[in-house]
Amino acid sequence: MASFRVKGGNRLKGEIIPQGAKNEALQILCAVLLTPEEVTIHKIPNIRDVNKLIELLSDMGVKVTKLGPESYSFKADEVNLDYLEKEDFLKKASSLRGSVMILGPLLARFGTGKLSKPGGDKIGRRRMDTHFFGFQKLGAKFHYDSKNEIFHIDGKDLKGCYMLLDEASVTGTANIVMAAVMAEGKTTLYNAACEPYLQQLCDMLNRMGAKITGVGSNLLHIEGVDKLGGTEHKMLPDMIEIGSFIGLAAMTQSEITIKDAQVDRLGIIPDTFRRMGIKLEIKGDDIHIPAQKHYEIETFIDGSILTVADAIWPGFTPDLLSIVLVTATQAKGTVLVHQKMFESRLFFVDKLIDMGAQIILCDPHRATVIGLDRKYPLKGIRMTSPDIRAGVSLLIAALSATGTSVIDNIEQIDRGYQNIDERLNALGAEIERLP
Ligand SMILES: CC(=O)N[C@H]1[C@@H](OP(=O)(O)OP(=O)(O)OC[C@H]2O[C@@H](n3ccc(=O)[nH]c3=O)[C@H](O)[C@@H]2O)O[C@H](CO)[C@@H](O)[C@@H]1O
Ligand SMILES: C=C(OP(=O)(O)O)C(=O)O
Repeated sequence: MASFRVKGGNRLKGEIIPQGAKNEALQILCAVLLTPEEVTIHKIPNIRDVNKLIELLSDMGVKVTKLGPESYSFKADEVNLDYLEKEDFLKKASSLRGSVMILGPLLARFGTGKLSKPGGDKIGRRRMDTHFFGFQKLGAKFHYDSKNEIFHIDGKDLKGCYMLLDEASVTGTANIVMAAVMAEGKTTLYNAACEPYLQQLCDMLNRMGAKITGVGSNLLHIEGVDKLGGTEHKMLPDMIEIGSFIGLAAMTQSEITIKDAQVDRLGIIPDTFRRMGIKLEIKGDDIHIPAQKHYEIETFIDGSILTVADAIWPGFTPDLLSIVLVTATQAKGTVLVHQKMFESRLFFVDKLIDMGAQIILCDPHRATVIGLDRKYPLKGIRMTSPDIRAGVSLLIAALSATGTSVIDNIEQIDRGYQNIDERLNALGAEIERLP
């Protein structure tokens, strides 16, 4: 278990380029299984989860060629389905959440798929019913071996149909879309998730020959085609990393410019941070955050306490609520952070409370943060990172604190943030990686 030793109190200054989006990369990489032709992908982030998925694809027989630091080509012309029976496959697949999205492509192209319970953050129940109900509606048979926690899915002749998803699951929608693109006839998917990452996936599938309309809405129409071909694709910048940098700049009174942020794809994220009192200047496609000694959380128009809650896209992503929460600790004012989707994602506030933050954990889903307006800085402590976004929030807290902090279990952070220590040190942070 590696750790970060963080000296707090430095102000950072400079430009930072966001990495390619983790959660887009996981969808896009799985889609290479849909065609025997070559797919070239750019701006692939060099992070643990993505590297694990690339390794898994390679173990399945996909030919992987590294073309540059962030570019790879993939050719799935000889997929080894026998590998799915191996213990090694099940172990590797279960080490990350994104692996679940190999099922849709495997089903579409080979009529069969198998997977052990996928990993990812332990942030509450993470059911996958939506994925399997969707596959079943297309005509596949589903079997769950509860003793070994293995999902089997089989169905050679998928048929398009109408389906209303029981929830707008992100990975569920990606999986069902990828299963349906080569099903016979028309599929209509209502209550589909519609994040920019899903839009990117659908656009890529259309370039490969799929016929998907309604992209960007929660009503997708898919006309099945016989086969898909190769294409080239570039990932969006990671919006969760962008939001993390905004929070980091505010907390540490730093002046940071986030380059090439594709601001038009960030939805409600910039405005949500503005409501926290943080100044953001959009310059072309860059976001400039000036150094701010004070930032004041808005109230609602009637004067009542602001609530920041997650919601399915185009609502505010749950993955940035931990960042909003930590950012509020040094703001002026009060905010209620309401994490509706996940039930164990706010427990990390006990570490912030140990550092001196004023937070009331109302219940597993809601925390009230009373901003200290920098009257009392947080103080450095030793803590453990419970999940990826809490981990980065603790890193932000440690960078703003007086004294030195140690954050253990930084593998969680490495799952989704590329060389975060080196990139922030280049801006003036002092983060040391301890083995
Ligand atoms: C690899 C990947 O892409 N992971 C992301 C993906 O996970 P993932 O696709 O696993 O998350 P889902 O969209 O399936 O659902 C997230 C949680 O929200 C609940 N839910 C979902 C939809 C809904 O309408 N109502 C509802 O309550 C689900 O029951 C679940 O507990 O999307 C999540 C929600 O943006 C993000 O936090 C994850 O970072
Ligand atoms: C929850 C997240 O990731 P995963 O779904 O991979 O656990 C996240 O990216 O914030």
